[in-house]
Amino acid sequence: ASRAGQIIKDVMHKGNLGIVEKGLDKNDLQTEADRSAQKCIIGSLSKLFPGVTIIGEEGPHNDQPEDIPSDWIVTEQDKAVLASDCPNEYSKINPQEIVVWVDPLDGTSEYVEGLLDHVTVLIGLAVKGKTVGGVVHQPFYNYELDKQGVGRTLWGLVGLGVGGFVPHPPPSDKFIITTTRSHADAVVNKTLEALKADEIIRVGGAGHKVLMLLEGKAHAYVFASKGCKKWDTCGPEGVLKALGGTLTDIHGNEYNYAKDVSYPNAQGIFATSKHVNHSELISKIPKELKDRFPY
Ligand SMILES: Nc1ncnc2c1ncn2[C@@H]1O[C@H](COP(=O)(O)O)[C@@H](O)[C@H]1OP(=O)(O)O
Ligand SMILES: [Mg+2]
Ligand SMILES: [Mg+2]
Ligand SMILES: [Mg+2]
Repeated sequence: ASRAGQIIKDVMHKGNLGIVEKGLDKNDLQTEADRSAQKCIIGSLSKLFPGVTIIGEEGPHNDQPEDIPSDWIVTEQDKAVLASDCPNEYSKINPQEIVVWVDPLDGTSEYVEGLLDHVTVLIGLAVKGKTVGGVVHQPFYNYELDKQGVGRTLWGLVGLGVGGFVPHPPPSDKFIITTTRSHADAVVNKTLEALKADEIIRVGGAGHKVLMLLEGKAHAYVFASKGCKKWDTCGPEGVLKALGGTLTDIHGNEYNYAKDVSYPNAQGIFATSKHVNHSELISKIPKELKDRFPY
């Protein structure tokens, strides 16, 4: 994830983002950074873990090894994480039961607009359809103060814990929701109104919004829309879950991350930190709004 973050920075510094619109939606962009970062992550992981299914946002991985620059292929592993004991529940897993979901650049709209700290690289780990871990790398963390910064990498594994950041509870004297800044519509906004937050923070990226929960800047991340896909949520959910938080659809059901599922999170996103009663908060969404999902 951090090598991909460096690639994302290199593309930004070169200045030609190579933007293309994916399909008909003007809100759904892809850049040279999305494409190259995916080659780096999937090229590296498929070499290290050939039996594991890896699914990336930017399409199937058809590259031959010689098509990927050799310095994009990472073989080194994080010594500090590997020094931890693997929880028992993972000791007998077959590679066939594992799916890795890769969003090489989450927050593409914000990357293009220069809101650089909204950008993250997301790698999620699912076993038998359930998210168990994740990595969220923020390449431009603190970039306005620290121009030479290397970003930061947050990780979590359910049963082991989290690393790369200091968890923080949200304030106890007000209720804050974070949501989309670039993909809102009438249903998204009506759902937010029903939850009666004291403050709504509109920022880009699914990874970035889960960071806000991890660091106590918001109590809940709510997006009553179908725009997010499995690679947007698996990685962030892994870190959140390892810290006792919850990410579900707007009915309160967990998504399935098995390799044959459909990609869209068609029933929306509802995520809370462990300090929030998830089901009590969901019960505040009026039935007529919930009944619109999936749409
Ligand atoms: N309508 C949509 N079309 C394409 N991607 C979407 C849409 N809505 C959300 N996403 C993805 O979910 C992320 C979080 O959404 P938002 O910032 O609106 O809350 C976006 O950065 C984008 O991921 P990506 O940037 O990786 O394509
Ligand atoms: Mg995208
Ligand atoms: Mg994304
Ligand atoms: Mg993306």
